[in-house]
Amino acid sequence: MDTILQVRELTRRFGGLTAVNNVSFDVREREILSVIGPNGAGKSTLFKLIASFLKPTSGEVLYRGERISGLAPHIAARKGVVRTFQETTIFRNMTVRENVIVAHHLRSRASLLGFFVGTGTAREDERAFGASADEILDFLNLTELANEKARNLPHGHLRALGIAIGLATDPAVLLLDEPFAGMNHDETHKAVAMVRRLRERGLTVLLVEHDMPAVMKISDRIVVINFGQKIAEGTPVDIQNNDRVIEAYLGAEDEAIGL
Ligand SMILES: Nc1ncnc2c1ncn2[C@@H]1O[C@H](COP(=O)(O)OP(=O)(O)OP(=O)(O)O)[C@@H](O)[C@H]1O
Repeated sequence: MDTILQVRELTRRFGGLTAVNNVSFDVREREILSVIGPNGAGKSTLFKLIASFLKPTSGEVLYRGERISGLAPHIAARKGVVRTFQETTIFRNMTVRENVIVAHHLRSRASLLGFFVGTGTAREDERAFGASADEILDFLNLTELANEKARNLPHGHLRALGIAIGLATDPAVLLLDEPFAGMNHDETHKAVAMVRRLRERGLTVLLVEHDMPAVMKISDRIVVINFGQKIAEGTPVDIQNNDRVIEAYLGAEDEAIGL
């Protein structure tokens, strides 16, 4: 399998604190790779660096061999590396379908203003985006909710809408920040199946996640971060048997490694 992302000696400092410290790993095309680690280990910071939401203090991220670190996040997204939007970027007074249509404008010719005032190009785009939005909603089993206002959605469906919005930008690599957080067993089960289908769709998926059983079930490989440093990398079985990982998780009662 080809390498799609290369994380090279990434470091990010906040004042005196080194949140991510010289982290390197490769991500292969169509891989599901999870980043785990105790609270405050630097996972979110690492994700923000990969998706260009933060600039590294040093090091770089290459996407298909091209440096993307330091680019504006929407430029990295246009190239194909997309971090799922936080719930706060969902327009709560719009319907599910409208939210997904608006998200298409990230890669569109017409401006978002055109969408609202209804210019010719925008109308043409809107038709194409509507068809694409319907396909995405169907893919995520959200069709029934297409005309529901986002503000009425329960937590699990809001997360799925976040993923739909991410898919609307046609990514090659999708970064999911805690996709199973706050989900019950049944919702997690469905979300795990959905992430697998993302891969079947041709995507490469990176996750930051605390739900260890779900991580162990879904990941091809896992990267473990502790105090900003990579302490292990490997298959779920490798990781569960890794002494450094077990040690890092000792005492973190809420985050059993799933042994
Ligand atoms: N913008 C910032 N300014 C200053 N310090 C920050 C900033 N962002 C993160 N940090 C610090 O960097 C460290 C790593 O934080 P980060 O959120 O990346 O960890 P995490 O592994 O994602 O944690 P959690 O699992 O609790 O979400 C923490 O000590 C945090 O306080």
